Amino acid sequence: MRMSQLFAPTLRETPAEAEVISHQLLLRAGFIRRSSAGVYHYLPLAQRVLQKIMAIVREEMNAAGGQELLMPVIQPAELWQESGRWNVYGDELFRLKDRHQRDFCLGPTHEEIITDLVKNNVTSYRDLPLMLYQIANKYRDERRPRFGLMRGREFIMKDLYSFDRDEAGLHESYRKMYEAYTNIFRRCGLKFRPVEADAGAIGGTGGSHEFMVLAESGEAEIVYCDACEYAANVEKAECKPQNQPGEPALPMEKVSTPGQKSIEDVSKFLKVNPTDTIKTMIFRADDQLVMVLIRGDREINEIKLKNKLDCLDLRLASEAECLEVSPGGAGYLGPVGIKGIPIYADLEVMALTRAVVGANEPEAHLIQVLPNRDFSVTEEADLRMIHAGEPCPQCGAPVKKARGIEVGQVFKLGTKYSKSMGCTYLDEKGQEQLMVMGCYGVGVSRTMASAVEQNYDANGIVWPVAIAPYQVVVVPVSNKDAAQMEAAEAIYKELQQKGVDVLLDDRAERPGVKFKDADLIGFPIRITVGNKLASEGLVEVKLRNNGDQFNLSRGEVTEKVVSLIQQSV
Ligand SMILES: O=C(C[C@@H]1CCCCN1)Cn1cnc2cc(Cl)c(F)cc2c1=O
Ligand SMILES: [Mg+2]
Ligand SMILES: [Mg+2]
Repeated sequence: MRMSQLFAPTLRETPAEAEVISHQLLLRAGFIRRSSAGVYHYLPLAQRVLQKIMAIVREEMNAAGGQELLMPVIQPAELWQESGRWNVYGDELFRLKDRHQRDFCLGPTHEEIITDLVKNNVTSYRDLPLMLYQIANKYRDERRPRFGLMRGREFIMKDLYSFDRDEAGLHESYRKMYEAYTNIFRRCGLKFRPVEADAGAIGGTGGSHEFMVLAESGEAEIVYCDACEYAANVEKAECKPQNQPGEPALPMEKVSTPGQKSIEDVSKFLKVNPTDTIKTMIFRADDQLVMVLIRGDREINEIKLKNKLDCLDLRLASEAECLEVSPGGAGYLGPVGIKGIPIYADLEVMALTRAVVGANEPEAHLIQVLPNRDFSVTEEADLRMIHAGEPCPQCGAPVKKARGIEVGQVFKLGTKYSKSMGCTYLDEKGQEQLMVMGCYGVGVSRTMASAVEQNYDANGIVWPVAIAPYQVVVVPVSNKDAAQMEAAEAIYKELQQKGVDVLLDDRAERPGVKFKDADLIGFPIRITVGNKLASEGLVEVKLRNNGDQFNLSRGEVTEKVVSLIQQSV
């Protein structure tokens, strides 16, 4: 390909709307352009990267026994009604009506569609296990699409679905996919980590891992241990109670705490440690108000709470709803004397011996409160966020935190969909059995963006060789110099013949512009044909990732570049 022909509109300036580096650089380097909020054009350079990522994904899915198909984007509402999810998802589900006023959605995922297909076309145990996958667009109407390709409303996903005879079969499919995912992200040249994940609304027999590309801009927070293999999304990370030693009980007393509402204010005002206070919150879980207690120095983990309450919609109660439960309103909530709504306490709360809680009346708190003496709860559960430095749930060493971009997720679904949609097979004895499913997603367009988040510098993108849009760019310094242009053309053709992805920058631009664009777009290898050619018969080869430079004689260039590529792919 010749740069003078390439449609890659680069930008000098960083567009204001781009907040993360991958969004900025993919725009500036001419890889993507916004069509509407969260919806992008993938320009030729991006399309080349995507095709390389998809090729790696395809190889690994096929090697694991997957068969590629292509499913509809337009999905009939009936299937989502059959699975019971049509009313579970709200505005995030793109819904539309056809000309006959029939309801459809644009597929955000394909559990319903694939289960319907398999249920109608697979009947015997001989046909299992079955692994079917596609690589196609998904549609989710995010409230706030942002960060470019990282959180779009239309994005490319590889989704594979496994159908097995039983749990043992599912475990085997899951293991194969887990291994295939580690191959995919390693081959894409990414630093990543599989972490235990929350299975969320998708439910199933539980068991889910997310594959996180480690990056400060990642929306996900993970916790991991260097002493053992433990790693988890903080949503899921189990917390062991870290209790302070108790003190002899004292009688409960009410004290006036005018204007003191937050844990911090109350702790200072009463001169107590936040670890001796109880943070009391009221949530609305679907249409039920619940009271939740955690120690004052902790944060509530709403994913754990949502799973404990097994609700679909969870949000903090409004001030008005708090007043329904407690005359003190949100600022003076406490568990003492509360009747009529369930109270859930984190595992650390009931071990306190002289706790401070809101008095359920304005401007007052209760001190020296003894759980079980002064109040009781419906249930105790692990409801808090894990803290960096606290003991690893697996081995006790202090855990660390990092941020990550979720580029893949694997789930054990069990019979959640086969049951609700009646997807069965006949076993050896002719008995009807439910198929046992798993589902496995890779965010293909998000993987491209993550590669940039993890590989850039002040001059632009630094593509891993395996997924670079072109592996090599050949830059003749002066278009007016016939010898340089001739040598550049010849090297370009030789590399093409060797199967190298090579671009020739034949533009009548100043050398500085060519070098800046080469660094911005991020080609792994740059071959410069300049004055050294005539004076010393030499050509310069420069590596984008570490700046290494070689001066090679004209004759040895091709060989050297091919071997450089082979070493790093
Ligand atoms: O998609 C999954 C699970 C796996 C991920 C890997 C590939 C197969 N599906 C979870 N999920 C996420 N967001 C969704 C958004 C909408 Cl609007 C929806 F209707 C459904 C879903 C939904 O089910
Ligand atoms: Mg997830
Ligand atoms: Mg996910």
